[in-house]
Amino acid sequence: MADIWSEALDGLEPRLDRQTFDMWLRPIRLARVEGNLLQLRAPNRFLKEWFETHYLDLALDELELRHERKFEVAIEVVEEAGEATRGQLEVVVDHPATRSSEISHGRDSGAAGEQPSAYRVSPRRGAPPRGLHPRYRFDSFIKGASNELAASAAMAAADEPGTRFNPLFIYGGVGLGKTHLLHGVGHELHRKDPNLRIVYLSAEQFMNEFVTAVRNNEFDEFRARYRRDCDCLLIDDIQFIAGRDRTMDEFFHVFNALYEAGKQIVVTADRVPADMAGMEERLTSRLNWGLVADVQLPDLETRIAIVQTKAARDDMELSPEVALSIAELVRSNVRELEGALLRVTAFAQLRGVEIDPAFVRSVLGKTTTDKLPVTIEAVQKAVAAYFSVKISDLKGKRRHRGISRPRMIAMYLCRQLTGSSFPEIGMRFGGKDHSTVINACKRIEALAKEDEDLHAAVESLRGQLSAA
Ligand SMILES: Nc1ncnc2c1ncn2[C@@H]1O[C@H](COP(=O)(O)OP(=O)(O)OP(=O)(O)O)[C@@H](O)[C@H]1O
Repeated sequence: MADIWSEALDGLEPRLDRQTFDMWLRPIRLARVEGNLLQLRAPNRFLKEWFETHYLDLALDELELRHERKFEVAIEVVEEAGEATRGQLEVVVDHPATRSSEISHGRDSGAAGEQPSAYRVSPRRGAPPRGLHPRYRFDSFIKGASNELAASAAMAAADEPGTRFNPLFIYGGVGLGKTHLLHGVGHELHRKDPNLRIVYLSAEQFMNEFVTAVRNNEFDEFRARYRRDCDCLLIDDIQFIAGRDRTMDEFFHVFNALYEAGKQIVVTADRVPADMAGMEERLTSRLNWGLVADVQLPDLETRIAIVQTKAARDDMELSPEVALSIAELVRSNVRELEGALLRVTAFAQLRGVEIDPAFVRSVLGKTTTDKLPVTIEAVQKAVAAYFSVKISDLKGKRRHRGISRPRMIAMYLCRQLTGSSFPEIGMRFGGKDHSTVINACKRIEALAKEDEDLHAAVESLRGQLSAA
């Protein structure tokens, strides 16, 4: 039987403009047919969602027209590299209600067929910046050792935009305050100069807008919005565009235009530029031009201060012992900490009881999944013992292989197990540069594929440290 999907595509091709067809329909492939169910493959999640939102109806009509029966379609995401990412198939049935609910839950929160419209006009002078969370301001951000550099740099960038820290690149794990700081920059800039045109959006929204501009021939408007009518660009989760060539290319030009005009750029990500697989080198190098600052897991003191501040904001009274017990139990990130505080206070209200440390433990004890994190010291100790070298050698500069290998392994395991950043690891290994740590990690990853002994040593150490 001829490929039922290719036939449908042939029918659709003349009905759409070439660019649209090539971009959104051609990459969708048939995996198999089971009765009335077509199992299709999309090369990435975005394309899948875009296709479902904008062209699935058309495709189903075409299929029905050709075969005089209704079809259902299931689309799985198979990344370009060829590996299935999301595991399970997500079935989309031919039912308008199902599709419209998918639209509203998807990235595209605007009307069907449209992109989020809030951003699709250039910012106006004097108008408050769009999309900023009213609470994410500098004065509600608690500084501590874990975020000091990032917070200070964000404040400095808001103080003297486009000068010292441009671009400012803030990175770190989930729920550690990157977005909060990013919005803080926007609020502060607007407070100081309401005429500044501040654009905040996620990298995902940037891509969505860009593809809409491509699709609707609205390049001029798009370019004006980001290159001409923007005094400060705040972009969240830049790692999202890695591997998306055309969006990266467009972002590159936006970056250059703003940078050359001395406009402030602040970017957040979940990792350092060098770690973003698929990110173009010319972009990673530019993202490194200004300051790269990390946010880390907050220490106990900072967590206590965060709990107390959030409680005070919501007019709740918490004794220091209660704040301490919440902060001790929740170590993973600030979002969890906020959730824990909410849970404790909600339970207390429901039961009509006073909150004390025992109550906190009874509420959070069962729900918290935190394990004690592995520390850099623990990794260094374990690696030194395993290879019979001194910890001072791991931190030193000797290049003898009997020492440099264990050192690289230790750095690699620190990165894998402690959640520490490259600069932090470098610092704790005798003040080495973060690029040394990155190279060590890459080297160990590569060596572990070829060298069985090394692989076994790494895994044994990993097991030992994770079980501790
Ligand atoms: N130092 C801090 N002081 C006060 N609140 C904080 C701090 N760090 C994080 N938060 C709060 O924790 C929550 C999560 O922070 P945010 O959304 O900025 O995290 P993120 O690092 O951007 O995470 P993700 O990568 O998951 O988006 C927010 O409510 C934020 O206000």
